[in-house]
Amino acid sequence: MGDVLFERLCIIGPGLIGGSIARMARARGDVARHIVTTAKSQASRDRVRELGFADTVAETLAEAVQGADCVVLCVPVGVYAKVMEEIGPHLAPGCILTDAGSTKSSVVRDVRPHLGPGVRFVPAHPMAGTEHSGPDAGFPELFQGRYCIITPLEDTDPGALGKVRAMWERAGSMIETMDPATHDKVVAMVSHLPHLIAFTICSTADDLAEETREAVLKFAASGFRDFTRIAASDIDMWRDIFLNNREALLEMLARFSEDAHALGRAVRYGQAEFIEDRLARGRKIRRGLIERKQA
Ligand SMILES: NC(=O)C1=CN([C@@H]2O[C@H](COP(=O)(O)OP(=O)(O)OC[C@H]3O[C@@H](n4cnc5c(N)ncnc54)[C@H](O)[C@@H]3O)[C@@H](O)[C@H]2O)C=CC1
Ligand SMILES: O=C(O)C(=O)Cc1ccc(O)cc1
Repeated sequence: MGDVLFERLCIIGPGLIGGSIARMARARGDVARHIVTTAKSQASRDRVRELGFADTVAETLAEAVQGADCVVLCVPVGVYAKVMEEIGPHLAPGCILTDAGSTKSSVVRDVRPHLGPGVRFVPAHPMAGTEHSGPDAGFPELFQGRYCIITPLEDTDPGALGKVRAMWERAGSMIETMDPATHDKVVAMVSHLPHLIAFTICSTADDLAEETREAVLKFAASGFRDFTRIAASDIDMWRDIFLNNREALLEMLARFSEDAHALGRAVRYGQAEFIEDRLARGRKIRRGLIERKQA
């Protein structure tokens, strides 16, 4: 076992991601000596106490971050500014502040103004998750074999970056670094647009007349079902992601809409070759994911 990375690791928001980090740290023993957390609702705090994946469940944000040498924000990206306003004054100089948020430009925008002297900020995003949320949803292996994207800033402290990197490596992740704007474009394509499409296809099906809707549910195994898994994801989290990655998401949506119309046009005019080319590209991408063990 390597050196223990943190004396007191504070996880703000012990849901799917925060709860998985805590469980992973617990299971390994070399990430933190003490794990402290806090959640917004009394019910969640009580549930975390029952589940027992943290050493301390604090009643308030200020109390949770007190004396922590690493704080990980695992809350919806829409509440970062509010949470930072509350914890900012209580972060100790030297403390590492990192996060798991799905957008990065908005996170930098909302966190930076609240950083006190000596607080070392390292924005990060584990590219791993499920459609489930809350304290019961997490598990220690969630990040194994998955990428974690870190988006260091010009002034990010190399020592802090190294520790955050080590935490994700111990969680079993592969690390990539990029700037926040590039991150936001990449995830708009691979994560945010697919979720937007999944939510939309479910609404479209739901808008159908009563009789047809019944048939959709009955015969869902024909393709629709795979969309419903991601469409079951948390509403607060995805509303916040869409609103906080607006430009990149709208750009990818525009490109997608154009391409979808082009395929529709090929269907209308019987352009078999165009259709075959699109289908072949889909198969190629799927094979690539399987080869990279990301399928
Ligand atoms: N769910 C997923 O698959 C992934 C989520 N993320 C990101 O990780 C973060 C957490 O997501 P999940 O763990 O899935 O969510 P979750 O819903 O399972 O947990 C969210 C946690 O945030 C707390 N919270 C919510 N509003 C709060 C507020 N106003 N003040 C204080 N605490 C508050 C809740 O008590 C809960 O513990 C989000 O930023 C999300 O975008 C990143 C990668 C994957
Ligand atoms: O469940 C799925 O398929 C996901 O896409 C999980 C996910 C959700 C949000 C992220 O920022 C990263 C990963």
